[in-house]
Amino acid sequence: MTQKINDLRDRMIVALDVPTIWDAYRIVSQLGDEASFYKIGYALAFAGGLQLTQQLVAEGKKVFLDLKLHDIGNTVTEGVASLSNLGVDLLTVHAYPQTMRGAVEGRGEAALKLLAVTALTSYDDGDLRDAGYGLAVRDLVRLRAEQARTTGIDGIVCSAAETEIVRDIVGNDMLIVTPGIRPAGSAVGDQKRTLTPGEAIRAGVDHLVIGRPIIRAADPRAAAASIMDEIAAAS
Ligand SMILES: O=c1ccn([C@@H]2O[C@H](COP(=O)(O)O)[C@@H](O)[C@H]2O)c(=O)[nH]1
Repeated sequence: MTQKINDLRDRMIVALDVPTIWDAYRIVSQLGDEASFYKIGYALAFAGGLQLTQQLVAEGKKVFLDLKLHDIGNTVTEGVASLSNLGVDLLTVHAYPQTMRGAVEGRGEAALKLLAVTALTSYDDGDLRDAGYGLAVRDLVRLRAEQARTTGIDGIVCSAAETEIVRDIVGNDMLIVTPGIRPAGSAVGDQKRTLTPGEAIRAGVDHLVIGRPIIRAADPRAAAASIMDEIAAAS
């Protein structure tokens, strides 16, 4: 683990991948104090989720805005500058050098932490080949972590399976944030590079991003509590 995370609950970030803010409110209220950190991605951000961020922040929750920004540097700078007043804790951009530099410039002195997405956890080597890359996943993650380290980016998004590679490059001053987390026995879905919550914590991940295993569970609160138990036992 890197920077001290005071509240163990903050290690688990629940992905609110639901179509409406009413669905999101229902999950947040079901989870109650079992979850303290929420991620808002495409589904919700484009359906009123940016307003929801302010509500969550006002209620003392932490918010990760997973917009994975990627554009010419100037546009990224302006986009990040607009978002940096929302009071959210984390924001993603793709780990391209121009994009990362633009994001750091746009963030300026704001408290917002910027995360660079290296290689999506639903990708394997074949998917990268199909997308025109000549690198294996691990080599692309390594290259992008090296590039992120020198840009002023605060953390890396990768699979927990790459924690050792990334930690060797970025040291203890940058966050490692990992989607693709699956409790033993839960459906993998479209994720290809997965680890269990316990494995991820033992590997040295800072924050685990977990969506469907919680939000699609018959009892989301019980699912989150069980994952938190696994995180606590491995910490
Ligand atoms: O490489 C990445 C980057 C982001 N994500 C996001 O994390 C969650 C994972 O949800 P699950 O339901 O637990 O699979 C989702 O919002 C993705 O957009 C990722 O999976 N991989």
